[in-house]
Amino acid sequence: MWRGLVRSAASNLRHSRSYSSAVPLPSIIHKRGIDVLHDPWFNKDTGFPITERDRLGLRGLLPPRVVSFEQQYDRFMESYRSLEKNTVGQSYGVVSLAKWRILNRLHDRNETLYYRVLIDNIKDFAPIIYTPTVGLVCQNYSGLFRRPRGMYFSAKDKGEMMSMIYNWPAQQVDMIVLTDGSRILGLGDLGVQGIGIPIGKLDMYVAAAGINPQRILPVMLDVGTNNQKLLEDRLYLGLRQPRLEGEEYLSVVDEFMEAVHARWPKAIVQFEDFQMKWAFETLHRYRKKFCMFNDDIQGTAGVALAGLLGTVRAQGRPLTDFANQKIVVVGAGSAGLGVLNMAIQAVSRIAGSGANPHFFLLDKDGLLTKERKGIDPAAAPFAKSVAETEEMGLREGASLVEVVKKVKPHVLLGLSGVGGVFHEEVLKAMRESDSIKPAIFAMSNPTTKAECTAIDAFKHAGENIVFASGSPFENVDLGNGKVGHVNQANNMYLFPGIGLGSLLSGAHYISDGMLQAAAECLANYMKDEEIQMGILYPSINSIRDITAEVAAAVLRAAIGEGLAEGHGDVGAKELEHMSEEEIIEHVRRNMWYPIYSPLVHER
Ligand SMILES: NC(=O)C1=CN([C@@H]2O[C@H](COP(=O)(O)OP(=O)(O)OC[C@H]3O[C@@H](n4cnc5c(N)ncnc54)[C@H](O)[C@@H]3O)[C@@H](O)[C@H]2O)C=CC1
Ligand SMILES: CC(=O)C(=O)O
Ligand SMILES: [Mg+2]
Repeated sequence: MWRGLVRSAASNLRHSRSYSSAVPLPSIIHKRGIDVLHDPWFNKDTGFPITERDRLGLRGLLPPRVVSFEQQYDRFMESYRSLEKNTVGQSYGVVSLAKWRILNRLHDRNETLYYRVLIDNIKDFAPIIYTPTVGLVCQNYSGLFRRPRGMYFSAKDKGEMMSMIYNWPAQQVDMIVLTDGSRILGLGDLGVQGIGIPIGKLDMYVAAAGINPQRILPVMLDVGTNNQKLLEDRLYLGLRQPRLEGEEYLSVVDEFMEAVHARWPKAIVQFEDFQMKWAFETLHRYRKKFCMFNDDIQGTAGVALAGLLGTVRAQGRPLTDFANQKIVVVGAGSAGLGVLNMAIQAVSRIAGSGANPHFFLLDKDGLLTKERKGIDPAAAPFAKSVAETEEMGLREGASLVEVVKKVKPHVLLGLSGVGGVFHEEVLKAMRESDSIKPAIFAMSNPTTKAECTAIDAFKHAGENIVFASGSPFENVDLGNGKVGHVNQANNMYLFPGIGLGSLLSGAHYISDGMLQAAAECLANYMKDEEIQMGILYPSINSIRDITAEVAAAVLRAAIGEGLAEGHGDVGAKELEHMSEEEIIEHVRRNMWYPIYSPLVHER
């Protein structure tokens, strides 16, 4: 499908100037010849017009016919569709890796065409460049490796990072996604192979938020791995040493953050897929000092909260009823605790600080209570008291089935990283839920780690449920023309807007108010008719639109809190004077869109 958008090519150029014909014309890029063809930021393959071929020294380096962008696009999609046809019947792993390879080859060669096909086919391609396939790519990274992408800072680079950061070729970087590879989706410690996650997240930034791909930077902080299999793998490309711990670890992250801040003080740094202890520690350490956020804690929380508020609406209840919802959260890690923290804040806003939310938290050892030995301080506020558990006929460490049977929750939400933990008995117990539309959120990624499948959820818990999963599942055919709608509850609905809104605000840190505004914007995006049909989140096809709205909400919140300092040519004063419509228009204007820009000045 070709969706041509009429836009001025010049609007994509940052420094276009006009020259009189008497002056020798400089090129817009400084490269020439084969170097242009080998630079995916500028390469147009057979799409270079004759003038550019002449003036960039490309004559003879390409077949003579000039092919239009539309034709190149169609040619790529044809080869993608034939790959689909030719791999019918083969395993999921083989097919999805083959699809990832063909997209990755285009990414390596011609970024403009790559991002255009990604944006136009986001529903088909997000599962390849993002979850679930990105998980498989990380697991097989050392074998799949052909070319590096992004930057790699290792424990061996201590003392060198300030100079290394200048090795990155772009003058300006706006968005950085950083991982240490210690908790890649629900797949555990994948060491340096986790770089696939920042790459996939930043692809979503370009597709959803229109961040210019020349201004993104995926980063791997390789501090070793505790994955024995990888340490013994002869193809493993990371440091062969156990992970740094304690102060040694923090000093590496500190050095990286200082180096980034020195070169690009306004860049936003998104922390992604850090194991829980470092996720919380680094968030606490840096959040007021740098413009950064932790996506797994803060992005996920906003998406989950929007979904939880949606389930209240789906029951036909007013939002104030959120304070009375019984919510069982399975997984007391960075994501689960992030969700509970944000949900508690929402309850106090709705029902006042004295409210007593009905939240139950389980980890690998069952229901968390105050009796738990060695409880993590981050989980402690959510542990149930002895009186509360006894009142429900429960006890410390009670199993998930027991908890669901006794509590009869309105919502069962999984962020455990354990596939199938919502098994048949658990799902059947949800039939006794006190809600007329019980909600089941199987949010763990990738698909193999989802707490249950969509089919099982509708089959065992009943057709009236509302279902969401972290990785995509097909809608479920319930027979008699009825469809069980599958939502994708994934932080992809928020992180691009949080990043873009924060960037345009120029705020020196990301406040709770900015994050809350993002979550509320997502929650309010859906119409009542959709919510009634169990549709809690927008279609991924509208991800650019929802991202623009979220970014505008974040920007408005920053302005409201007096945090906005402006970005580029637009200063704090101009932002303050913008109306709501002007803010959203400002956001949309700043979203990059892939078209071939002229690489030489017109005569
Ligand atoms: N859908 C989304 O947008 C997001 C999904 N996730 C997914 O959430 C999962 C967890 O991520 P994190 O919280 O960062 O991991 P984590 O490792 O910090 O926490 C996992 C938690 O699950 C608990 N757990 C393990 N086995 C369990 C069992 N059998 N029953 C109950 N609890 C069990 C652990 O005790 C721990 O508290 C991952 O699969 C990740 O992909 C994370 C962020 C966003
Ligand atoms: C979606 C995501 O951030 C995760 O699964 O970790
Ligand atoms: Mg993540």
